[in-house]
Amino acid sequence: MSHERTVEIDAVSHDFRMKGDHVQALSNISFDIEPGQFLCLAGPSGCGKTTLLRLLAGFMTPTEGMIRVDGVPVTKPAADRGVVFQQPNLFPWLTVQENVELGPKLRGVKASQRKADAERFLHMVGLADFAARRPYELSGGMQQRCQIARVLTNDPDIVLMDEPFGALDALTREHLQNELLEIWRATGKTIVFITHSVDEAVFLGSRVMVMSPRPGRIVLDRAAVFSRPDEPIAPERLRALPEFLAVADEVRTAIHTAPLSRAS
Ligand SMILES: Nc1ncnc2c1ncn2[C@@H]1O[C@H](COP(=O)(O)OP(=O)(O)OP(=O)(O)O)[C@@H](O)[C@H]1O
Repeated sequence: MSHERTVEIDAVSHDFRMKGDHVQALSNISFDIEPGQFLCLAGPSGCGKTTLLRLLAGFMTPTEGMIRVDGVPVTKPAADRGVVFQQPNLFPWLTVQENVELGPKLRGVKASQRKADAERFLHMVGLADFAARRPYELSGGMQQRCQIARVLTNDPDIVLMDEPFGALDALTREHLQNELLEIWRATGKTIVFITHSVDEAVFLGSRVMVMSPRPGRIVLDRAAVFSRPDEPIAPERLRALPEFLAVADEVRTAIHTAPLSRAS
């Protein structure tokens, strides 16, 4: 079961410095993420979404400001934060089951326990019958499901997802969106999800944020009341609701009218 971890993003700015050049990717971002929130982050290409996710993961530290999880500064990756990348990056020589068990195995979890955990999450993502297959025998959507199972088997409190469905066809993408909502409802994990799709952000998020063009700042931050765990609505119905379309329109407008910074 997840611990209740609050994430604080406190006055975070981030610059990339290269030989004689410098790119300001994020500018003075502050917000908190409550435990169990499904936060979708949208914004134009290059606005710093991935940079923010990498900072949350602890792959790098901000140039200014600080990120804390339950008051503890994030300075490196840790097991309480799992990352799902756009490309599944599974180990091709391992079976699906072995890929999913790898994290717990490296952490010294007992074989019987990690087998049971892997089976539970493979079942949750609909891959129970494919445990003995190798990644190349799976479709792109199945590989992405496997990556999600692998991350969940590590039992992170916070799941960071960088456009995980961006490379998938529309039908597979919708299937996985529905599955991810089910998983979120079943596990109560905190999810931070990057997407270019307004529909996806509003459909999945319990909160939707829009970032401005570089350097990224938050230009919209609103609750999206649709993915409520207590009252699931059929996806087709939800997407046709006038309220859904109005929020999608608000998000789209924020993306298209976000001011360009003079500093960029
Ligand atoms: N390692 C790096 N070195 C130098 N500049 C970088 C690096 N990573 C990102 N940047 C720059 O920082 C800015 C933000 O990049 P980032 O990948 O965070 O944007 P993004 O919003 O995720 O974009 P996209 O939606 O296209 O994936 C961009 O201008 C990018 O060129």
